Amino acid sequence: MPEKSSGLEGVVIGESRISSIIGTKLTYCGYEIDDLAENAEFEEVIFLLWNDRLPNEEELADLKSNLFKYMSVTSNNSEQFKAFAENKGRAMAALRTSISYIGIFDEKADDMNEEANMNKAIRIQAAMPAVVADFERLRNGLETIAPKEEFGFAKNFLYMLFGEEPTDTQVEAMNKALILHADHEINASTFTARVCVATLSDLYSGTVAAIGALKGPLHGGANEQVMNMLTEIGSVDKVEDYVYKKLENKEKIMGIGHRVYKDGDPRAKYLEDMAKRLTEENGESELYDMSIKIAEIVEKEKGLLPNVDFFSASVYHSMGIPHDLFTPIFAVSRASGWLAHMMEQYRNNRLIRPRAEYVGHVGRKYEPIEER
Ligand SMILES: CC(=O)SCCNC(=O)CCNC(=O)[C@H](O)C(C)(C)COP(=O)(O)OP(=O)(O)OC[C@H]1O[C@@H](n2cnc3c(N)ncnc32)[C@H](O)[C@@H]1OP(=O)(O)O
Ligand SMILES: O=C([O-])CC(=O)C(=O)O
Repeated sequence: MPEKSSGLEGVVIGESRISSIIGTKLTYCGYEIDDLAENAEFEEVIFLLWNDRLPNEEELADLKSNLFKYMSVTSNNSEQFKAFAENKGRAMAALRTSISYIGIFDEKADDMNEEANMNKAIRIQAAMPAVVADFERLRNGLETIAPKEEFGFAKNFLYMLFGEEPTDTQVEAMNKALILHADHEINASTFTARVCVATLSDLYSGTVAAIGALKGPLHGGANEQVMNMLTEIGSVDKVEDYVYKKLENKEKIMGIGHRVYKDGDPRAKYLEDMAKRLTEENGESELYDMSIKIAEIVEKEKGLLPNVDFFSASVYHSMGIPHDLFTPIFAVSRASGWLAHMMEQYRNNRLIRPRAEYVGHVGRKYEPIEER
């Protein structure tokens, strides 16, 4: 029996050309995350992850136009989407079900060639922000908003969500957040997606499986939990009491710690800067101050540092985004990475099927029911 590793820690499951983590340096296809976050548009990053190179002008225009085309999903006219939205508190479940639902109507869902998969990837990537925005509007009894061709991905997402043109600062913040969350090597949801399509299942199934994995509070679901924690604490003077109690009870502080980064998550500093700026602009800098204090105590007591989810909570909150949409927004971005990984998996596929060490009963004999 091969060696076992709790939680598959440190296990290398195969080769990938998509993203790399070395120490605290994160790169997408060889480009440092800082370079991309400072300079790129999210659509360029999507193209990069899917094609292993940045697009030229024509390719970018083409991708944008295709994304726009499929962003206009018809949630307004769908009784199914309305029913998903009526179940008000279950945004990630609605997203998961909506992507599955959209997949039913793609006649080419099971076509497996490279071109068919690229087309499906565009459809799925485009549907994600539309479904999240439509869910928010429909659950509030509002009409859904069609995207505009002249807007980019980040701007359209905010426009479809709020029904009004977002400010440049909001678009910049959303674009950066989308880039920073786009891919992260073999994180739990990406691994889930790869396991799913390694059976030669389709991209919709892989995306649905990945959404399910991202939803958990130890992964993408942590950003919503961070906001719940900040709301529960309420003010800077209550931080110490709250955090020490949690640590004494061996409870986790959400948004802190990471399986791979032990010296800090390189994405966190961007989100921290954004959180500082946006909470100040919003007159809610106490959220930022509370976050800093929480992070200081956990670092001092446990040597653990904030991950990508920690400051993204205050960033999204400051942008007026409802708290249960924080994890769906993560999914909108991470879909680009999931799709890149699933297409990479198809290119060099082998079924993913590890082993477990059996520690159960042995040698039992069937007992007739009346003797049990
Ligand atoms: C996008 C993302 O997915 S980023 C991660 C988002 N998740 C969170 O923020 C949830 C909070 N953090 C955690 O639960 C963890 O740090 C994880 C799951 C992210 C990674 O941790 P792992 O490598 O699996 O470490 P594990 O959970 O085994 O913890 C190791 C030790 O650190 C402690 N620890 C880890 N994270 C935390 C935390 N956030 N707060 C308090 N203690 C923590 C554990 O209690 C454990 O302590 P012990 O050895 O005394 O029992
Ligand atoms: O890599 C991980 O384990 C979790 C993470 O930070 C991410 O998915 O962005």
